[in-house]
Amino acid sequence: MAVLVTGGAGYIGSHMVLALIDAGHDEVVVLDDLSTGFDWALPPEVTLVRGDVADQSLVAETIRRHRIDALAHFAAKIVVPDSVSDPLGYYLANTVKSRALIEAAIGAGVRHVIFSSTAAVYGEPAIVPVPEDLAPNPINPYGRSKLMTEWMLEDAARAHGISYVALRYFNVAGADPRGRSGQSTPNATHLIKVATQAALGKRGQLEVFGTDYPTPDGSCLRDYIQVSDLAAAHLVALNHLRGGGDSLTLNCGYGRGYSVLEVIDVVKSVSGVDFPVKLSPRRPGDPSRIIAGADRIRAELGWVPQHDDLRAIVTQALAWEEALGRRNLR
Ligand SMILES: NC(=O)c1ccc[n+]([C@@H]2O[C@H](COP(=O)([O-])OP(=O)(O)OC[C@H]3O[C@@H](n4cnc5c(N)ncnc54)[C@H](O)[C@@H]3O)[C@@H](O)[C@H]2O)c1
Ligand SMILES: O=c1ccn([C@@H]2O[C@H](COP(=O)(O)OP(=O)(O)O[C@H]3O[C@H](CO)[C@@H](O)[C@H](O)[C@H]3O)[C@@H](O)[C@H]2O)c(=O)[nH]1
Repeated sequence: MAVLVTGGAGYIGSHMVLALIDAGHDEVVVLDDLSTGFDWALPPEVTLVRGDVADQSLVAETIRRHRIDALAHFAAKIVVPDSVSDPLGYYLANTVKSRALIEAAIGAGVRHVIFSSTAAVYGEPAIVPVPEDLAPNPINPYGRSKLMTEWMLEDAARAHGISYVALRYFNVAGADPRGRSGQSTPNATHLIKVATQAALGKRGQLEVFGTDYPTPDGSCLRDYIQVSDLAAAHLVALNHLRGGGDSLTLNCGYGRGYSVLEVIDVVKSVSGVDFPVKLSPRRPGDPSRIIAGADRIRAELGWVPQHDDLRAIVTQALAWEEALGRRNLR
C-alpha cells in the first residue's frame, strides 16, 4: 500500500512524511509544487512528484503507477490575512484545486482521504472549547475555502463509496523533536515562528495584532498543537480508515488556549532574550479566541498527544530556527 501526500514538502506535510517513514509504511509519494515547500525537507526514500494538485492527469498517473490507496491532502494556501486581501486566490488554491484533486483521485482508485481542515471553519465560536458539532461559521475566506472542501469531500465520499477523515487543526507549532524538519517558510506569519525569529535577531521586533479583544489580557487566544502530535493523529486516522472505519470530522488541539502575550512571555523566557514588542491594531480576519474541544479525537481514534507543553514547543521552534540560520535560510 502507498500513500500520496500532497504538500508533503511543506511544514506539516513533511512531518506526516516522517511519521509515515518512521512507522514503516511501504511507500510514500509526495505531490508538491514547491511553492512554499522544500525538496530538502523530504527524506531520500520518498518519491517527489513536482506538480500541481489540480493537474488531473498527473494525479491519476501518479496514483496508478504507485498503487496508492490513501491520499493525505495538505497542499493549500494558509495565511488568514492574505485570504482577506486575495479571496479568489484562496478559493482557487483551496477549493477549486481540491475539487480537481478529489475527482482525479477517486477516478484513479483512491479509497481513503485525510484532509487538512482548520479551526478557521468555526469563525468566532459562541462556545469554547468548540465541539465539532457546532455549526461552522467561518469569518474569513481561508476558513470558507476549507469548509467548502470539507463539504465536497463529504458529498463525494457518500456518492462514490470512499471514506475520509477531515482534521480541523488548531494552531500548529514546534518542530520534529529529532530536528529533521520544522517551519521553514520564508516570511512566515505564524506567531511562534515570528517570535523565535525576533528572539534570534532575524526580525527587529514582534508586533502584537490587537490588545482590545474581549479576552483576559486583550490579546487573542489560540490552542497550539505540536506538529509531530498532529502528524501522529494522521497516522491513527489512516489506520482507522484502512481498518474500515467510518468517515469522521475531528478537531486537532489540546483543549487549552494561550494568549498572544502569554506566548511571547514563554518565547522570551525560553530564549532568554527580551526582544522588542510593539502593540499594534487588530489584523483582518482574526477571531478573538479559538480553542479545541479535544475529546472526540481521543475517543474515536485513541490519539494520545505526547508533546502537550508550550515550553517544549517553543524550545523546538527555536532550535529549528537556529538550524535554519546555519543552513543560511531565512
Ligand atoms: N500551519 C497551521 O497552523 C495550520 C492550521 C490549520 C490548518 N492548516 C492546514 O495544513 C496544511 C499544511 O499547512 P502548512 O502549515 O504545512 O503549510 P505549508 O505552506 O508549509 O505547506 C503547504 C505545501 O503545499 C504545497 N502546495 C501549495 N499549493 C500547491 C499546489 N497547488 N499543488 C501542489 N503543492 C502545493 C507547498 O509547496 C507546500 O509544500 C494546509 O492545508 C493548511 O491549510 C495549517
Ligand atoms: O506577528 C504576529 C503573528 C501573529 N499574531 C497573532 O497571533 C495569533 C495567531 O496568529 P497566527 O500564528 O498567524 O495563526 P492564525 O491566524 O490563528 O492561523 C493559524 O491557525 C489557524 C487555526 O486556528 C489555521 O487555520 C491557519 O492556517 C494558521 O495559519 C493571532 O491572534 C495573530 O493576530 C501576532 O500578534 N503577531
